[in-house]
Amino acid sequence: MHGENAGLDLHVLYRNWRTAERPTHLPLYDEVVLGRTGRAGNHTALVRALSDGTFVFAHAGPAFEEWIGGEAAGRNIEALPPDCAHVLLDGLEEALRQKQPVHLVAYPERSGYVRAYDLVIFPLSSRWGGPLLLAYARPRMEKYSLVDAIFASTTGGLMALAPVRGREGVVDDFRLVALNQGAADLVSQSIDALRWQRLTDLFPHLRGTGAVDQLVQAWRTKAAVEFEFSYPSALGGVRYFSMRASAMEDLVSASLIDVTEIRNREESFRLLFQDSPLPMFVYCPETMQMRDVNAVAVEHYGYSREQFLSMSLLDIRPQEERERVRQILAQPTIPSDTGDIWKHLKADGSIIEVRVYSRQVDYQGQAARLAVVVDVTEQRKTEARISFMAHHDALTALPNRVLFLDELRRTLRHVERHEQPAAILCIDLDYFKDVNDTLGHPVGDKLLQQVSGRLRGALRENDLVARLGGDEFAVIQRDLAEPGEAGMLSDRLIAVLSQPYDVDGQMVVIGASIGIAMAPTDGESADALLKNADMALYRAKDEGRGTFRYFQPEMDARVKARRALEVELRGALVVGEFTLRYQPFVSVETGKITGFEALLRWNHPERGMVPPIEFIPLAEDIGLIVPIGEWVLRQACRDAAEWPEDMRVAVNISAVQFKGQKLANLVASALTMSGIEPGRLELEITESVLLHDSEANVAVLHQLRALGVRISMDDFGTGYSSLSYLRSFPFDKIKIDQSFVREIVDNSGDAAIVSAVVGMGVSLGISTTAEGVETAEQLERLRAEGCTEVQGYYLGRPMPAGEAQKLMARQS
Ligand SMILES: Nc1nc2c(ncn2[C@@H]2O[C@H](COP(=O)(O)O[C@H]3[C@@H](O)[C@H](n4cnc5c(=O)[nH]c(N)nc54)O[C@@H]3COP(=O)(O)O)[C@@H](O)[C@H]2O)c(=O)[nH]1
Repeated sequence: MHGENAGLDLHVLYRNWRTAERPTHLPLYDEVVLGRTGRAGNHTALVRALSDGTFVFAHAGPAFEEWIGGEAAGRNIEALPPDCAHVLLDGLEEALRQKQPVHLVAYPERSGYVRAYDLVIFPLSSRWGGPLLLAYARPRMEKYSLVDAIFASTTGGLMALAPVRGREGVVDDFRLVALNQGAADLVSQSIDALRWQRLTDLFPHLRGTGAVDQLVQAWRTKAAVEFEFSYPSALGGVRYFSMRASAMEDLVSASLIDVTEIRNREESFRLLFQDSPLPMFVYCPETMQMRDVNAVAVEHYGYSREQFLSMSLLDIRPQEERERVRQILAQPTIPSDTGDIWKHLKADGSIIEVRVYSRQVDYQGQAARLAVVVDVTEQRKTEARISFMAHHDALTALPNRVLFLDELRRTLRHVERHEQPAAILCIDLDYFKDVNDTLGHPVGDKLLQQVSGRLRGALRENDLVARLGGDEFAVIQRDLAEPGEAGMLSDRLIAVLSQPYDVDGQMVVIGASIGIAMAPTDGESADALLKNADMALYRAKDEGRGTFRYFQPEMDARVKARRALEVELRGALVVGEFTLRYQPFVSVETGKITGFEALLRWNHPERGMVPPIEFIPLAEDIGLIVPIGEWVLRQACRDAAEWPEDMRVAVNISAVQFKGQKLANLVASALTMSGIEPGRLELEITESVLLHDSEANVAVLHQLRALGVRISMDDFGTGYSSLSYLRSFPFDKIKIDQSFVREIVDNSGDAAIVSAVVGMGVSLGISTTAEGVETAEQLERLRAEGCTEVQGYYLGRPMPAGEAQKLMARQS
C-alpha cells in the first residue's frame, strides 16, 4: 500500500466521522464506514467494547491482521502481542472517554526490525446497541533494525564475536561478525575493514595475554567477564581498553571502552606520588585506613611501608587531635586545607608540626583522599624564636616591655572580671650606674643577669617579672588579698637584691628602689599604671633609695608641676630671662679680690629671682643645661672682658656639658669672642665629671687645659672625694665645700678635714679656696690653716655685674 493512498483513506474516515458527528450521539458505524471506505477496510478493525470493560474484535481487514500477527474476529485485545495490545487499549479507552478520534503511534518489533504504525481510533455508536470503535492501523515507510539502533545509540564500542575453532575443534579465537562505529573509531579503522576479521589477526599481541582465554570462558560458561588490554595505536603510543563480554547462544557480545586517559592519569599520579619530594599518603576517608604511602613519607616518619599500610590516619596523630580529625572527615565536604598546623607522630615518638593539603582522588577504582604533608617544624621553631626575641630581653631572657604591657592588659581584664586587685612594681637598681662606669659594661651585664635570676626566684609562679630596659625591672603581682602584700613583696625584693653579688670573683653591692601602683585604683590602662608606678619609684629614689613607695595621686601633681617648669625653662632661654650674679673670691694673703664666680639666676616675671638649685637639676635632667651653660660661659667671658686684666672669672660647668665632646670648642669660641686671656677663665667642675665616663671627660679636661684655662675641683669633700680624682688630672684649685667651713670653728672634725685638704693642696702645688665664709672667725681659722683664697657672704654676696665692677674700681 502506498503512503499517499493510505493518507487518502484516513482522510475519508475523518471526514465521514466529522460529517456524522452530532452533539447528542457519536456517528453510527455505517455513516462512517459502510460502502464508502473502499481500501480503508483493509487497514481497519471493528472493535466492540464489552460491559466488563474489555474489548473484542468484531472483524479486521488483512493489513490490520498482519499488524496484530493473526486472525482478529472474536479475539480479546488483551490476548494480542504486548506491542499491539498496550497501544490499542490506550487508544480505545481514550477515544471512549473523549468521544473523539484519537491518534497514536505504535512500534511493534518483528524479527529484529521495528516499524512505526499510525493508529487512529474512531469512537462510534451502533443501531443494535453498545459502543463500537473503529481502529485504523497504517504502517509508515521507515523500518529500523533493532541491532542497528542499539549499536548506533552509543559512541562506546559494541561488537558481536563468533567463536573460531582450531584444528582440534577447540575454540581458540573469535571473529568480528558485527560491530558499531564506536568500536571501529576506537581502533581507528572502518567497520568494513574490521568485520569478519579474526580477533587475533587484528590484535596479534592479544595472544598470550589471557584476553582470548577470558572470551572463551565467557562463551563456554555464559558468565560475563571483564578485562583490560592494551593496543599499539596506529597514531603512535599505546591505548588501553576495557572489555566486558557475555555470551548469547553461540555469539559473544562485547562492549569496549577506551580507558587510556584514566590509565595515563593513574600513571601520572603514580609518578607524582612516588617521585614527590614531599611526604604523601592515600587513605580511605571513611575508615581512615592508609592505602598507599610514598617513599619520602616512609623515610620522613620512620615507619616501614608495611607498618604505614597497617595504620589508620589517626595513628599518626597525637591523642588530643584525633577527635578533631574525625569531625573534619565527617563533614559532607572535606576541606582541602583547614589552614591549621597539625601535630604528627613519628615512629620514634617525636612530634612534628605539619600543614596538610588533601584532595579527593580515585584510587584503584575507589574514592580516597590524597594527603600531601609539609613539615613546618623548623619554620615554626624559627618563628617561635623570632617571636621570643621580639617579646624578651636578649640579656636576661626576661619578658621585655612589649610582652609586659600585653600581660598587664590581660591582667587588667582579669582584675575587672574577678575583682581581685593586682600590683605593678617598678624596680630600679641603686648604684648600678656606678658599677657600670667603674667596673665596665661586661660586669654590669653579668650583674643584671644575676639580678633577673634573683627576681625570678623571689616571685610566685603566678607573678611576672620583666626587664623594661637598663637597670629597670617591673613585676606584675596578681590576685592580691590586700594592697599590703605589694609592700611585703617589695621589702623582700629589696632585701634579696641588696645581698652582695659575686661577679667573676668581684664582690659587688647594689640596692633597689621600688614604686608600686595598684590595679584598678591607680589606673585603668596598662600605660597609666606603669606611669604611676614609675612616679612612685622616683619618689622612693628621691627619698633615700633602698625603699618602696606606693603611688599617691599628689605625685602626679608633682610631675605635672615639673613638666610646667620644663616648659617655662625652655621659654626663659628664648626670651632672655636668665641673668648672672658675681661673688668675689679674695686672696687670704693680700685681702684683695682676685676674681668673681659667675652664679646663674632666673629672673622669673612672676616669681622674681629664682635660685639655680630650683631649676639646674631639671635643666640637667632634660639636657637644657647645655644651651644654658653656653649662655653663662659666653656672658661671663663678655663681662670679664670689661674688668681689670688681672681679675679672673669662674664659671660652673655641669657634668652633662662634657657629653658630646664639644666643650673645648665652646670654651675656645667664648675666649675668642670676648677676647679675654685664657688664664683669666676658671672652670669649676664637680667630682661627678670624673665619676661618669671618666676617661673621656679627663681627655676633655686636657683639651681645656691645652687652651690655657684653669680648672677647679668644686665642692671638694662632698660626694666620693676620692683622692684618685686629684691624681687623674692636675687641678689648679680645690674649692673646700662650705659644709666644712661652716663648723670649722666649733667642730674639730671639720677643722681637721679642712686642714688635711689645705695640706694636700700645698704638697700637690694646688691652691685652695674655702667657700661659704660667713664670719671673721672662720676667716682667721682658714688663714691659720694656710688656705689660699676665701669666698663667702663675709667677703661679698653674689651681686649684679655692675656692682661687681664698682667694687673692682674701688679696690684699684
Ligand atoms: N652648672 C652650673 N651650676 C651653677 C651655675 N650657677 C650656680 N650654679 C650652682 O648652683 C648651686 C647653687 O648656687 P647658688 O644658689 O648661686 O649658691 C651659690 C652661692 O650663692 C652660695 N654661697 C656663697 N657664699 C655663701 C655663704 O657664705 N653662705 C651660704 N649659705 N651660701 C653661700 O654657694 C653657691 C656657690 O656654690 P659653688 O658653685 O659650689 O661655689 C651651686 O652648686 C652652684 O654651683 C651655673 O651657671 N652653672
